[in-house]
Amino acid sequence: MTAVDLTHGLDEQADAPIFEARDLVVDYHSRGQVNRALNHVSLSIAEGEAVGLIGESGSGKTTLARTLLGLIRPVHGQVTFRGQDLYAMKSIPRYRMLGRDASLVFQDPRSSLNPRLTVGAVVRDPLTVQRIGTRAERTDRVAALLESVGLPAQLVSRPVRALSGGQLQRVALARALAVEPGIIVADEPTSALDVSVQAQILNLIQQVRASRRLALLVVSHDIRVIRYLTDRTAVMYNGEIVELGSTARIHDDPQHEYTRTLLASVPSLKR
Ligand SMILES: Nc1ncnc2c1ncn2[C@@H]1O[C@H](COP(=O)(O)OP(=O)(O)OP(=O)(O)O)[C@@H](O)[C@H]1O
Repeated sequence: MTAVDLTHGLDEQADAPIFEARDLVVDYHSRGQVNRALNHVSLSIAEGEAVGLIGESGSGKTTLARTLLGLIRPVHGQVTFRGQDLYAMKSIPRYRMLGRDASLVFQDPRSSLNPRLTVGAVVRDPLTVQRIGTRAERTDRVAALLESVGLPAQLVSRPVRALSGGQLQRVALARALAVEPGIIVADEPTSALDVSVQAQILNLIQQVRASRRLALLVVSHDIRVIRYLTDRTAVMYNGEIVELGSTARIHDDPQHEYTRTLLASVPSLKR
C-alpha cells in the first residue's frame, strides 16, 4: 500500500485541541492471545471541530473512541483532554471530568437507554449525577432540551419503550447535550435507524453542533455519514490511521489505496 503523509491532516487543524491522543497502543487479551487493536495511533480534535473515524469492522474505530473517553487504558501513549493527561488521573476524577465535558451517543438507543424509564428521567439523569442545578432548574432544562431536539413537551412522561427509533435517538441526543459538553462522541449514530429517519437525525446533529461550539467525533463505516457531519476524517485500517485530512479532500482525492477501496465500495459514490 502507498505511504501517506499523516502530518498533512494536522496542518488543516487550527484551534486548540480538546482531545489529543499521542502514539496510542491498545491490546486486548483473550484466551491467552494478544490482539493489538490500536497500533501507534495519534489524533487530535480541536475545540468545535467535527472529526470522523471511518474504516471497516474491526479496524479499531470504537477502541480509539473509547480510549479517548478514558474507558480503555492504553499500554503505551497518552491522551490529554483540554491539556490534562487522562490516564495520569485516577478513574473516578477522570470519569467525573469527562462526564461533565464529553457525552456519548450510541448506535442503538433501544439498547443503550433503559426502556422502563420515562423520557424525562433519561434526559435528567446526567444532570442529577453531575449535581447540576436545583430540581426546578433541571425540570426546565429537560423541557428546553426536548424542544431543542424537536420533541414535543408531552413526551416527557412517556416511557422510553413507547418511542420510535428516530424519537429515541433524539432523546439520546438531548441526554448527551444535558451537561453542555464540549464534545459529543457518536458511534454509528444512524445505523440502527430506518433510512427515512437517518437524514433527519444527521440534520439534527449538524444543527445542534452549529448552534453550540461543540466538537464532534463520529465513528462510522459509512462515508456518507462522515461526509455530511465532519470537517476532518481519519481512515482506520487494521489498528492504524492510514490517512488523515479534510473530509472533502479524502472524499474527492483519496491518497491511500485502502481509502479508495472503501469509497469504491459505496455504490452511490462510485467514481
Ligand atoms: N472487548 C474486546 N476483547 C477482545 N478483542 C476486542 C474487544 N473489543 C474489540 N476487540 C478487537 O479489537 C479490534 C478492533 O475492534 P473495534 O471494535 O475497535 O473495531 P471497529 O472498527 O470499531 O469495528 P466495528 O465497526 O465492528 O465496531 C478487533 O479485532 C476486535 O475484534
